[in-house]
Amino acid sequence: MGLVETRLDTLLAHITSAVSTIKSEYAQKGFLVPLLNSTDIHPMDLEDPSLAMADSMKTVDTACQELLATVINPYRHMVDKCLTLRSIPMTYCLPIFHPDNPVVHLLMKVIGHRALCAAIDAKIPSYLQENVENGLDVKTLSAKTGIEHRKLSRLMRYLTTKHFFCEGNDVFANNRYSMLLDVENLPNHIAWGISWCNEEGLAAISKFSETLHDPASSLSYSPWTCAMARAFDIPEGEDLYWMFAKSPGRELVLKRFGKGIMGLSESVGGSYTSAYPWDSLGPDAIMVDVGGGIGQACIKLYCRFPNLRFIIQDLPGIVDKARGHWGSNYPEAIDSGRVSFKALDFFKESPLEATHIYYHRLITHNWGDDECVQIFTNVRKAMRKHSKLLIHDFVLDEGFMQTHEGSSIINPLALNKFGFADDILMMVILNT
Ligand SMILES: C[S@@+](CC[C@H](N)C(=O)[O-])C[C@H]1O[C@@H](n2cnc3c(N)ncnc32)[C@H](O)[C@@H]1O
Repeated sequence: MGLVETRLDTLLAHITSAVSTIKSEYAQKGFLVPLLNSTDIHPMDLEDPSLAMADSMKTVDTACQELLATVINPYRHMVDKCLTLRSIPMTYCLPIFHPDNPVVHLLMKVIGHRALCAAIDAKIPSYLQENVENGLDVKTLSAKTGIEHRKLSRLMRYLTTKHFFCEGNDVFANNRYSMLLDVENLPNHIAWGISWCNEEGLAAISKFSETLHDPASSLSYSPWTCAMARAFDIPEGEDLYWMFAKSPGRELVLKRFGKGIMGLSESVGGSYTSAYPWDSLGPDAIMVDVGGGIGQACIKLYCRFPNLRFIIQDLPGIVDKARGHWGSNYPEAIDSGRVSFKALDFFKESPLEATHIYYHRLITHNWGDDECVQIFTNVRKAMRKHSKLLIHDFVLDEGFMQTHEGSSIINPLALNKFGFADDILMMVILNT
């Protein structure tokens, strides 16, 4: 048997084994794997996956991608990759609910991405939720959205072929994926993340090639020479937030970015509730969520581990938002003292001293090495012997393994493809 044949067998074995793990994880909890056209949020969608489940989802994704790339006619595959929205879920370590499964990997799939955004902008998933059982005929949907019905029908059919929405005779209904894009009613913000990627993200990446070649930017790691700065004429000395804060007519961008980042951050959260022995920390263990945003990462830990207390530290305005968010959704956490908030500029000062855990989720991925050293130097000053530093971020090295012949191949059991996409995204929007 040739090398490729052996590799195909290996990939198939990985897929078979991973799917079997996924089926048994559902079965153990008394469930079947949900149907695509289901519009119920499955109880397991809301949970952090177990490590086995997370690894298996990632394996199916990565191994399927390699399988497709190997067996499909390369011309067809390239067209598909470049022009269409792929329906293969991106499952690195995520609950299926975090709807980046079919979504985050769409960044470069221009037609599909734009088509999906057109549907989100028109609030189609929200309208379809109004008649979740039977869906809506295209003329009714047209009246609600203001999109001409034949164009709308073509848009919806296309998205149906990509497994967003279901269709029968020009009647469209939500499915397991599209219902998660209901921006009107769902707290999850992934739809905003998609829109941000589609609008600002896509505009920025369209300048990527230019920045790599233009002598004014090719050797530079300054944020003001990145593709995002070029696309939006961000003046030197200003940062990404300039686009939101000072540029006229950018309120929508601010909303998209703010909510979108939350949706994307949450989606990479993965199985962190089981990846660390949180309950072994003992009673009243204190965790500082450094750069914790609104404290999203703490929410699941708060609900699951009564032994933990949390201090959310971030820039002053963000910490105020965090306090407001917890005050509205988990007031008892504040009243009982299990959650508190304190402003911090992690470049200029240390987080609170002597706590048990210093947790950093998605804090390092958008800074260069020097800035990361500065952040952790400040954390180190606060740490005591019993303190632990936890970094929850993308690790790229594990995605490859050495063959016996000494070459490097993708390890479908460990590749975090979103990490590699994020690496490029950071270069495009920040030049880090
Ligand atoms: C990608 S977000 C991650 C948020 C959160 N850890 C999560 O996973 O949901 C990065 C966070 O770093 C915070 N941040 C940026 N610069 C900071 C600084 N100088 N001091 C403290 N926090 C900062 C941002 O406000 C933002 O909340």
